[in-house]
Amino acid sequence: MTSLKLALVGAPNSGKTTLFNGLTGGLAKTANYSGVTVETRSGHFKTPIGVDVEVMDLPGIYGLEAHSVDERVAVDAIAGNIEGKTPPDALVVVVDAAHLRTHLHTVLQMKTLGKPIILALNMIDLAERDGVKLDIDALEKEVGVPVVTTRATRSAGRQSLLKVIDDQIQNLKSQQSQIPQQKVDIKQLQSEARAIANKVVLFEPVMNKVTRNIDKVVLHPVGGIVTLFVILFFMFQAVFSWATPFMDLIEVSAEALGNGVAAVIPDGLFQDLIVEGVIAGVGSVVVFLPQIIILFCFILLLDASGYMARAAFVMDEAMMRVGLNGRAFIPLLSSFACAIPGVMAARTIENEKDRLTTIMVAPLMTCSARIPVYVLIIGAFFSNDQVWGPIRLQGLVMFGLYLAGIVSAILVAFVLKKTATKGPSQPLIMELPTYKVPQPRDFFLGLWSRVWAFLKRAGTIIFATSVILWALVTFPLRDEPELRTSIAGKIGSVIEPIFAPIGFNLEMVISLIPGMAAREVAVSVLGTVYAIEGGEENTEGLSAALQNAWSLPTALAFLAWFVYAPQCFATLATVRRETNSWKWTLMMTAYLFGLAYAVSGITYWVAKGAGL
Ligand SMILES: Nc1nc2c(ncn2[C@@H]2O[C@H](COP(=O)(O)OP(=O)(O)OP(=O)(O)O)[C@@H](O)[C@H]2O)c(=O)[nH]1
Ligand SMILES: [Mg+2]
Repeated sequence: MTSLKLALVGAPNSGKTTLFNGLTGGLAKTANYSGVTVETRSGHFKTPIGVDVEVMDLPGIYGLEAHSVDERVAVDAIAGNIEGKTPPDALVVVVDAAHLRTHLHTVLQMKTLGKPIILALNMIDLAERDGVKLDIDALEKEVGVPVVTTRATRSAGRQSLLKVIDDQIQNLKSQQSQIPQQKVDIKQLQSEARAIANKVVLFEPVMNKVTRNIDKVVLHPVGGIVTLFVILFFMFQAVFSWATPFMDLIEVSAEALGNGVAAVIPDGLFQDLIVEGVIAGVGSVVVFLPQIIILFCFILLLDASGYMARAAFVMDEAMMRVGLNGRAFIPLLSSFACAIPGVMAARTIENEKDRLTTIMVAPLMTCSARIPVYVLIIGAFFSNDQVWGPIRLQGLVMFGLYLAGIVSAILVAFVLKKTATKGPSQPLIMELPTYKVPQPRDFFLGLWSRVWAFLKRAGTIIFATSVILWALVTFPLRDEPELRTSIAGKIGSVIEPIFAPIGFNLEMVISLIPGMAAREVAVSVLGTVYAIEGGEENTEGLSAALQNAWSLPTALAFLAWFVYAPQCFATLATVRRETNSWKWTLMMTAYLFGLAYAVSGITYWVAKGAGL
């Protein structure tokens, strides 16, 4: 059996990852903007005649000169400079068919590497829709490589590529057919590319009319910012308004489950463990699944449609003003899901100092692990009254918390750029993708992978900490289930004095420690602690327990803490790896803790002073 090693190369946003996922059944992230893939990824597939192909998905590159970290990854992978990995036998150069003219020089540059090449003109469906006409035969002849048209999002649209691999297998494998490696003269390549493009691009429309009309509004310096805010605002309103019925359903089910279990398992420690530890703990987090789903539906749709790239474009000007690189928008946007991919996505920023600035502020973006905490506290302490027209208070508070994170990030970035990461910034140079109708498969796979990640955390980290915490609160066994006399209470008492000045009570302090494993654990800890404290009478659930035990200033201080505190080890570890520096990691941890403490304290005392 023959085997072949291929690499997918080409400009950002040309559809490499989509092709990769389609061929291998993979689940890598795709989105309608540049710089999504920042690492290499391998997978396997078989061609119709049975060639076993190993294929690598690479970050997008325009040429062989690597400027940023992700580009270096791609160039090294092609050249075989990555240790323990053999270089690919051949390259599949993926080009957006509608933009062949712009990207032809990338193809010519790849050719200079001396490896066999297949040129895949992808998104042929969109090119045809827009009336682009290409002379494929002439292109094959001029460039001297086999050319196929593909539609990466459809199985039928990928067959042409499989067929050409089978047809060309001898050439792709054979070392002899390789063109001798040449020295690259970019200028000459560009004029060569222009000449070829003039021959093969028979017709290209100016710019899609729909795109142009939408962009008139969406890219307008003022209209664009307004559009962005309206979209975000609507998103947070929806998170609260649409989720309630589903939350109620999950809450009722969790309660029924608890009662059912209590009826089956005899009274005693084991029943307590299951009902108060596992069901109250894990259940209190899983309840927030509807919010997570709604939020990600929005983000995925905005990503896939091409709007997010516009948002980056609109924000560029504003970000430059505070010294953030325009390219920071996408990493910061990813951080709204989780800071870890966000910190990694900062690899697309060429300027090292700008990359560091972005990494330093990424944790201030509200990650999805904070959602359960925010929703719990907001739900318990704010009514869902209509403030103005259809706008409701809870969504407004949530919007405010997200905004607090963003504004803080801007301020911190501003200070950093004036001090630790001083230096000039570069403006964003980004190709705006055409608007696309989101692909249902991509959408549902993306949604599923987020939902699965959330549930997996609930089933592992949150489950484990709930059980451990239940034990720490329950033992040593005593008649009066008073928190202070338990092991957890004693540990909490040690650090309680540190948090007392900012209004935190013992229960809150206890929830912060395991919260370092994952932020939503704080919610499960509160669920467990109050379930145990409430004992038999505890029937109204966690939010009622909080309303009884906390004052409004306390609740606000807790929210403020979660906006800032560097609360998960995994993020800190990622920052250490990406910056390769303990100094930066420690600096980040210190400034985030400092801010968290200060802002919580100020919030608490101001709220108290205002008589809330
Ligand atoms: N209509 C259509 N859309 C496509 C096709 N191929 C890819 N797309 C869409 O184009 C967008 C970009 O695709 P990706 O696979 O993320 O592009 P990429 O080349 O991996 O981009 P980077 O990782 O940033 O280099 C996604 O929204 C895809 O759904 C295609 O053949 N037809
Ligand atoms: Mg990709």
